[in-house]
Amino acid sequence: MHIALTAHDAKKELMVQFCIAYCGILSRHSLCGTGTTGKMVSEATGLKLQRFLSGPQGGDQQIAARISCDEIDLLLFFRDPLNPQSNEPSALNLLRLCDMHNIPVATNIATAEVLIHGLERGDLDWRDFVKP
Ligand SMILES: O=C(CO)COP(=O)(O)O
Repeated sequence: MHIALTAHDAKKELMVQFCIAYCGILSRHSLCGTGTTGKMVSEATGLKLQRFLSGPQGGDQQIAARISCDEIDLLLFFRDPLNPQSNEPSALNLLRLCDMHNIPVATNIATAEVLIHGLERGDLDWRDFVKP
């Protein structure tokens, strides 16, 4: 499965901790992420990850483009609800595209936990059958 990672500044450390905790599962999948989030995760975990541009410089759009082409199976997007950043058009567009393409998306760690366990159990295997 192809998993995209991105996080607002206040949630980046949480994303790192999540990826450390689930490094074993994540290592069996293809990972990509926005610039800063990706750098922090790869440095902390050693996970191989395709790093896009920093979110504000276009990294969000790079993930959005891959979602649009059904090249992402799961999005982990840890949002900071207290920061206006979370309502930026590029952030909302990511969520809109996930709904459009039926991509499972976690905007907080509680949902991410559920999805990562579901991924491990094979709950997302249907994605392989619906891809064009
Ligand atoms: O823009 C982001 C989330 O919307 C995150 O981008 P960075 O990981 O490059 O900080």
